[in-house]
Amino acid sequence: MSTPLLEIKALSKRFGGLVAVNGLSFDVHAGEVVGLLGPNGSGKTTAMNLVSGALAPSAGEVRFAGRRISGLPSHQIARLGVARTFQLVRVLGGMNCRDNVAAGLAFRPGGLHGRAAAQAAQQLLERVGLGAQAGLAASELTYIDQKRLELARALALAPKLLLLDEWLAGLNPTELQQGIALIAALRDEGMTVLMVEHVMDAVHALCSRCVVMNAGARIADGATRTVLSDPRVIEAYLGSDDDVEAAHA
Ligand SMILES: Nc1ncnc2c1ncn2[C@@H]1O[C@H](COP(=O)(O)OP(=O)(O)OP(=O)(O)O)[C@@H](O)[C@H]1O
Repeated sequence: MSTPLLEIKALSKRFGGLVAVNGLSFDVHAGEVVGLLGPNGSGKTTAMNLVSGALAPSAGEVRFAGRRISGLPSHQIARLGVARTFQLVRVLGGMNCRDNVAAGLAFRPGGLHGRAAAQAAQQLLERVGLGAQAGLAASELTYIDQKRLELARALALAPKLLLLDEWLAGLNPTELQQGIALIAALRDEGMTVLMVEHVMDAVHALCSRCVVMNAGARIADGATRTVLSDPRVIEAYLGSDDDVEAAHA
């Protein structure tokens, strides 16, 4: 098999006495959409931060396209082709949507500026369903539209790997279906995605494979249906207060 696009090898992160990620290993191949699951506090966001470079590991390494990226600053990792969205949406509230996306386009390899950036920004906004709102300030957008904008900003980097941290959380049922369709379209175009997600309908619809964490460690890695019926996974979810129904979905 070809070299995985993303390799996570024996990755650990300590915060003082707390081991948030504990010897985590898994791979993501190009074109896969992989779910990173686990109960609250199991280390998923910390793992995403270790991949995107927001945090440096205490031990282990992350490799991207065959190259070690752990320890590099996040902007350099982004330029290599790793883009992300955040659990709490981060957009430039005072700027309009077009400029928000254009700011991302300036940072892609061979950055776009001026008219080319404005045109590309408009296309990306249309892609995520925000074409008509291009001139609106980001702060005036609804919650789902801010999420769409954040996705457009991530796509502006022309990533090879997209990291989505609970991108589908907090949406109503109609918005959720729209959000799933949008990610499915990216997948069908060949985008590689690693997504932290608690919404099990989305995990079933989008992820061919899931990695499940508990207390910082990997407890399962395999086909989504198999993993979600694994007794260790169900027990991990039942052991926390949340997601009991989700684990059974
Ligand atoms: N910067 C930090 N400093 C200290 N402890 C942290 C820090 N970030 C995370 N932690 C701790 O690390 C553990 C894992 O947190 P993390 O946010 O990665 O879990 P998670 O699986 O993403 O949870 P959730 O599903 O609730 O977002 C938790 O105990 C958390 O309190």
